[in-house]
Amino acid sequence: MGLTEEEPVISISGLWMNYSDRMVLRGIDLKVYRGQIIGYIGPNGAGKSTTVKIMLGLVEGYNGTVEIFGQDISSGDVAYKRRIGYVPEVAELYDSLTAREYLTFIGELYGMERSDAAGKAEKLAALLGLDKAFDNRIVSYSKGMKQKVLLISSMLHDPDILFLDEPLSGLDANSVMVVKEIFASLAARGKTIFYSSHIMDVVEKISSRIILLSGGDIIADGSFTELKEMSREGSLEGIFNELTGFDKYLDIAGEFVAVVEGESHEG
Ligand SMILES: Nc1ncnc2c1ncn2[C@@H]1O[C@H](COP(=O)(O)OP(=O)(O)OP(=O)(O)O)[C@@H](O)[C@H]1O
Repeated sequence: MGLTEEEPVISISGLWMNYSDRMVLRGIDLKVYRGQIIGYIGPNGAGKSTTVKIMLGLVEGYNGTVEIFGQDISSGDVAYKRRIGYVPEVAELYDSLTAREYLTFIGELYGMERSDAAGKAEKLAALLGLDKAFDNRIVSYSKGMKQKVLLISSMLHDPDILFLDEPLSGLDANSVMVVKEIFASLAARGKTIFYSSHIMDVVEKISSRIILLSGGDIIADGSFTELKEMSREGSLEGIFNELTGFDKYLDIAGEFVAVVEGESHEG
């Protein structure tokens, strides 16, 4: 195995993907290295989740090459999955299980000893403030508490790459600070974080590299400072709007409000 520092942990070349007649990805090329925190952004429907699902081996039928840890994922060898963690945006957690039961189960799926998984899960849960609820059924949890369970489940087995979809959207400001620091610390230890988010000020602050997907291709790739140099805009939100060619927000908002008011007058 023995990857050197320079070898990418993720290497994508010429990635094309279509769903029936709709072409979603149009020849993506991307190399991601150890220690990078990638903010993967783009308009709704741009193909971000599709790219991540391809890397997870959940979507087939693509053209091009996807290598994780130097291994082509289409080879049939799924051993690489033991070294990755995944947090989907919306997950069906087993509501009837307690967090202890669920996390122990996930740890065992990753090949951990039952007692190791349970012990580690309990410590991580306590650090994220879930200690009192740890033996309650997940059905009683708030959105943020469920998101914390998912975050723990993705990291229990100490993966080398973490894929996350909107990982911070349900968390309160204190928890966001903790999780941002966890990501930075993991990256400093050589782990790779690859996450999608629409919350631009979070992406701006925590990503070491921002990748903007639009029209099926990568249209910007660099640090926030580098992206600022490509644009007249000072914020990532402004850069995003400019690079994706979106300048209609005032018109759309104006028309929307006019329709709302018109309908309320009629009603
Ligand atoms: N299983 C599927 N079958 C058919 N079309 C799909 C499927 N999954 C995704 N698509 C389509 O592919 C396009 C890209 O979807 P994808 O979920 O990858 O976008 P996204 O960038 O993650 O969007 P969002 O920001 O809204 O989460 C969309 O037009 C979507 O409707």
